[in-house]
Amino acid sequence: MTVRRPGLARRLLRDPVAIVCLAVLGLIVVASALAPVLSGHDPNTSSLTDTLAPISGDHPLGADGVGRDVLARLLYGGRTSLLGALVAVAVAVTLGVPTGLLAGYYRRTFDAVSSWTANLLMAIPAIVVLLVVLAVVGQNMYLAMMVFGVLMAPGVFRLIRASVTSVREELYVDAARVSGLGDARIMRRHILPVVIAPTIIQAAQMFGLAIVIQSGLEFLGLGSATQASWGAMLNDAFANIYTKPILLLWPGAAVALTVAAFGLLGNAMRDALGRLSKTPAGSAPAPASATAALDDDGLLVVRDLRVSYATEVVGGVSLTVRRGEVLGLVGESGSGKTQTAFAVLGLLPPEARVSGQLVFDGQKLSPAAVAKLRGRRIAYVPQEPMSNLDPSFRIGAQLTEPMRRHLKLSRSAARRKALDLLARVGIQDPERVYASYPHQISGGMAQRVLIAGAVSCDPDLLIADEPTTALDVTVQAEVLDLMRSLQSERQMGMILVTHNFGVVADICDRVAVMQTGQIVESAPAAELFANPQHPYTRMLLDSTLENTSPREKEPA
Ligand SMILES: Nc1ncnc2c1ncn2[C@@H]1O[C@H](COP(=O)(O)OP(=O)(O)OP(=O)(O)O)[C@@H](O)[C@H]1O
Repeated sequence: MTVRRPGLARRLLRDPVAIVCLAVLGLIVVASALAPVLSGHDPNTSSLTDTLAPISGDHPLGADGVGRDVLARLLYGGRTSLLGALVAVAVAVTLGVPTGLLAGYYRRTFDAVSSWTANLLMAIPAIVVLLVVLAVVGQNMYLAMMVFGVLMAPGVFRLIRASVTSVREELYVDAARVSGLGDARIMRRHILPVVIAPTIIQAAQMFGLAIVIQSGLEFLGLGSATQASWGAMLNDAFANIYTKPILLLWPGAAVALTVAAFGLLGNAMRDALGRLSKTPAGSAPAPASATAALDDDGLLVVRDLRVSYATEVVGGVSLTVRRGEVLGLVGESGSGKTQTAFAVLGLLPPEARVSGQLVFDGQKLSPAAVAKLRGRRIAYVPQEPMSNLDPSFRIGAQLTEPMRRHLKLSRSAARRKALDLLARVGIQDPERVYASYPHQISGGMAQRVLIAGAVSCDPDLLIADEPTTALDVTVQAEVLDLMRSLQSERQMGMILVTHNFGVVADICDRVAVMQTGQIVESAPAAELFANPQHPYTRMLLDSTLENTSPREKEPA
């Protein structure tokens, strides 16, 4: 899970290195901007009588080999260097960020094509391309910097793609999808904030690099003859290195200071902003699936669901959930419960091959249609409450957004409903929790918040994936009671994925037992406990009863 720390700007300003870098860069920017005010000389006007003039009142830093004022050239040269670097970085970010976002988020063909293009661009030697561009288009340094921006874009692309690829696996992104948020909104709310920090850090590093490259090209005489630049100053100073070596000092110091300041500032930002710490995402949410005798009157009917990757992991599951009924889906780890539930939620990864039929409330559903029902009519309660809340947003914002979107509630109506729901799920101080960030509440409270969120848009079907396993035992029973009471008061259908027969006995009406991708037995809960038919069910029951045994062993 990606955690954004509070007070990042303040953290940066507490770092002495960052303060010095910001001061140096601020000074360079201001001095360059105020060049006409700070120097009365034109940076390009040469005066033969002033050739290599020493430091004087008229020329505070002396004059160069053709009698131009060194201070004026230094100040105006700062403009050229900073603007050129800005052009390069702007192009790199404009190309790299959106393509990285799209490739990391959607993958597939766009990812393949853009990654291939990025690799190709990275293999091209930048300096050779720039020399060719300058030779062809003449001495247009800004155009050269645009091209350099294109060549730096793959670096940004790869960074952003990697960040997005990791964050899109986070459970809170799945949760956002489950709550029915569209891709654009998920990207804006959950993905973009995570890539901003690495982008800023990379931009600082790229600024320094662009200034070095630009100065190098100008030093080679490829810059504009009519534009003062630090590189051109170095070129002139080099020609006069034996007669007036101090001329090298000013542009050399300007380039070195600027590049060092950008580099060190990037590092300081990485320390202050970065460390977007990764916490274990926890195990993948296990979805629910149930088999039952096919019942076309069901709220949800799944027929012959198959999910395969390299091998088939769900092999022909059929199940029905009726309105107001809780179907327990049990089975060992890896039996395919999660894959079945994710298929119903439309949340399987793109590489999954899915077949079968889903009928929800009498309507056959395509995957796109399922996506439209998520959040509104089909809700999801995950296993890991904390990982399913975005750490960057307050609880209130995360609760109200789906309501405003799906129920078209006003901000204040959504707030009122959220507070009512928080009270309904047993939260003592709804106002405080509403205004809290996820890290400020306990796991039990977070699960109550997610349950409140799941029922907030009055769904018909609730899919809960091991909703209590991540919780303290003392709150497990309370959370189960809460789910059961919400389910019966709203007459929702519910699929409860669990490995715990105690939970099944407590709240499930019917049970479907899953083994290696198939439902091997399905029956009303009492019947299954009283008379399990399949050896696998008997084995699961025996092992559960041996370990926990809160009730009497059922006859095998
Ligand atoms: N993206 C994937 N690519 C290939 N195989 C996968 C993928 N996701 C899941 N599987 C496989 O599908 C099988 C079923 O997994 P699933 O997560 O549905 O099991 P589960 O019964 O929910 O178990 P658990 O309770 O541990 O989550 C497992 O063998 C798993 O390795």
